Amino acid sequence: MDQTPTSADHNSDGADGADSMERAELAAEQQHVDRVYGRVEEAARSASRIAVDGYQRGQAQNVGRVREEEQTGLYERDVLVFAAARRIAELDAEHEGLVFGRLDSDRGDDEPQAPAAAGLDKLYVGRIGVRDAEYEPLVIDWRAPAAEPFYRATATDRQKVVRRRVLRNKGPRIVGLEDDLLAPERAPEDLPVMGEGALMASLSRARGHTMRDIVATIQAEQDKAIRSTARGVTVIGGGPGTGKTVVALHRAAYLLYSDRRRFERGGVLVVGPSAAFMAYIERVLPSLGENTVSLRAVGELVDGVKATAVDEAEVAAIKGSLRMRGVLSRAARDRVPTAPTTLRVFIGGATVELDANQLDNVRRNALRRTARNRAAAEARKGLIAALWQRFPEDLRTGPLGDREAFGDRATDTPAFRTFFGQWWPVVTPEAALRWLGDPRRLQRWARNELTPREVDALARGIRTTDEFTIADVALLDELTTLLGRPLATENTDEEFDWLEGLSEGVNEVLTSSERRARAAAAREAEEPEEYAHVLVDEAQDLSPMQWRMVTRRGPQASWTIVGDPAQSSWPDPDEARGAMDSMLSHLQRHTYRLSTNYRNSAEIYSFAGEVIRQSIPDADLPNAVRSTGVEPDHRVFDDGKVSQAAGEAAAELLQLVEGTVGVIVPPALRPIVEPVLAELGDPRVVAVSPLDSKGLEYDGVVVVEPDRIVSDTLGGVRALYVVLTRATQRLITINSTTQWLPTRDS
Ligand SMILES: Nc1ncnc2c1ncn2[C@@H]1O[C@H](COP(=O)(O)OP(=O)(O)OP(=O)(O)O)[C@@H](O)[C@H]1O
Repeated sequence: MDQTPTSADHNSDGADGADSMERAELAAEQQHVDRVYGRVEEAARSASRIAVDGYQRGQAQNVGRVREEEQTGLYERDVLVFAAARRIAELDAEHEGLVFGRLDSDRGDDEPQAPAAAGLDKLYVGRIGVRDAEYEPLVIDWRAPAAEPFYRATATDRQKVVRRRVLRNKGPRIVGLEDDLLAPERAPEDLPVMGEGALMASLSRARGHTMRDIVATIQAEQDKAIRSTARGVTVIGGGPGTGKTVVALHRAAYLLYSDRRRFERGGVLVVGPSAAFMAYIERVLPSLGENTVSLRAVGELVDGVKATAVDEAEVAAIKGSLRMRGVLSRAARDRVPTAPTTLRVFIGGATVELDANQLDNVRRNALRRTARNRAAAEARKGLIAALWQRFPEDLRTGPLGDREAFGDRATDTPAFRTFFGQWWPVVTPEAALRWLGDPRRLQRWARNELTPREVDALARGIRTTDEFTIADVALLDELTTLLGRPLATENTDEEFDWLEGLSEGVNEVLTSSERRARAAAAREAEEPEEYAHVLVDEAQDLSPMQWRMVTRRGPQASWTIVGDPAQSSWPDPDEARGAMDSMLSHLQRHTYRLSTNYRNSAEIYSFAGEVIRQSIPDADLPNAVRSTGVEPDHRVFDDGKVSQAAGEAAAELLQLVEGTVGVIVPPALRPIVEPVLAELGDPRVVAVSPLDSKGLEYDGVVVVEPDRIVSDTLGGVRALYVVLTRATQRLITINSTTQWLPTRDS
């Protein structure tokens, strides 16, 4: 909400008068909120009766506001107190209160001013809609069209609103009121106006380990992005701290409200950069009453894999590049490295043999139209045809007189069966990815696409660890498509367990009972693989290969894409952007830009802005509105004393801020810095890598060796910009020199 005049000048009673007025106002609001809770509890007690009420409500003819909402097709959502009861049960015990806002409106500027506060129309706004026994709204859902003025009204376009009130609450208790008087000249004499402004109060609150919703203080430009159409691609841009993440999450809740049938059934997927980030945001949607959204880190998009490891910068760049498409496609079609190179069958008194070249021809033919794991039948047929060709004419008599009979006999021989199992095994994506660890083979598949140096780096990267990295997941997904999911074979009634290779490593051979158990587990855990809406946060970080993986999750989906190119950890943000454009070019695009930084103090952000401007002069810098008067503190540590300096800085910040302290450390230094922080024995302090700090925030931040963050990460100075914009209150940097600091124009 825009900041507008508040009570200070409107009600000029003495302090005692103000106190008693505040008490009276709080009591009156509490009374209304109690009614809402009473109604919800009553509903919870008699769910079945309420369900019937809901049904009757569907038959009733009502007038006024209720009717208007019915016409929008939304009434189902807020008419059923029953639904409210269910949702409140879902809300966390520490939820922030069902009712958080109130609008007092008149009939517009052309109508006479209301003589008294009681003459204004009042409307309560909350997390869910609740109606009284007469079906009059006690509170409307924040997502309903009627709630829009609560977010959009400003002093210059007040949309009939005279006073907007935010109720600050702890659970069902109202603990404070914050008013914006949007039309002082239209306010009746007896209209009380309280508080200092809800937004600033909310921004100054200490930050915990998880994100909170902003439903009570959504700003007009954010509201527009949240309510953007559910069709096509909504692109939300803006610099650090502009609320892109919270807006995206509120948008998910909005979409579920506006078209519940479509989105609940089709599924909504939220993709974020890391598991740490997902843990940070995971409370927001439940606090808005929504539990049906799938949240996945980009390393967890393939079922059965939870990758958190990161590659070295050079390897990550290769794995993410579109050039990997060709490499993987050739690998997926090549011969299995351990496959035998001759087939010899003794049949009808003759030995019939196929050599490596002949086998390669059969393989290529079988793969012409079908993915490998679905082409076993074609491959078998091809082998029989090739063997038949080589079967002497004079032996083609009796039971071996035609090709079909010959084929039956040949495929029944132990030699053929053993051969086929080894020559055409089901290839898991995991196994195929491991093949890339052999530089000779990789060189062949990479042809002219990777340089010899890149081939070496990639092969080494794959060989050196058994663990999958986040970048590997997109390659596994590509291979899943290239290899195809295996069909259940004629001989077994179980499905091949696709997850086996992924979760367990190299073993490609499974016992039947293992398969059965695993297939059942996979089915049980099954989520819809394709979604009706996909929401990508920190989209600037997705590599082209990751874009391919993400877009496979929503071939028919609408999209919300949130990001800031200046914070990209991809070496070439334009390439990543191009990949996104090409994957989603068929969809209509709606673009929004958020312009205010709500996270950082003006002092911290002004410094971070200077750093990024030196490298990216045209970076989109938002406006940071909250000043603390405290400049960032840049320290130089003595040789070899980096962990000590980090520990001291963290200890100081723990004294100075109420909430969390993040110590952002290049991965190489983590083993020496973490024990020092552990000694502080305070759960408010955490060590985090630059990449994992994406999207997160802390009241105090210590940045350890900024120059190393620039040199060791793919994003370089953009990664440093991310790190410098994580603090809400205090920022300390520690480095061995001051050379990394931006040079100021004198
Ligand atoms: N309207 C608002 N009212 C209160 N707090 C807000 C509002 N908008 C954003 N914030 C707060 O500002 C902080 C930054 O929001 P968020 O993390 O969504 O920004 P972002 O644009 O995703 O940042 P980044 O790109 O740096 O990761 C959060 O603490 C969020 O709750």
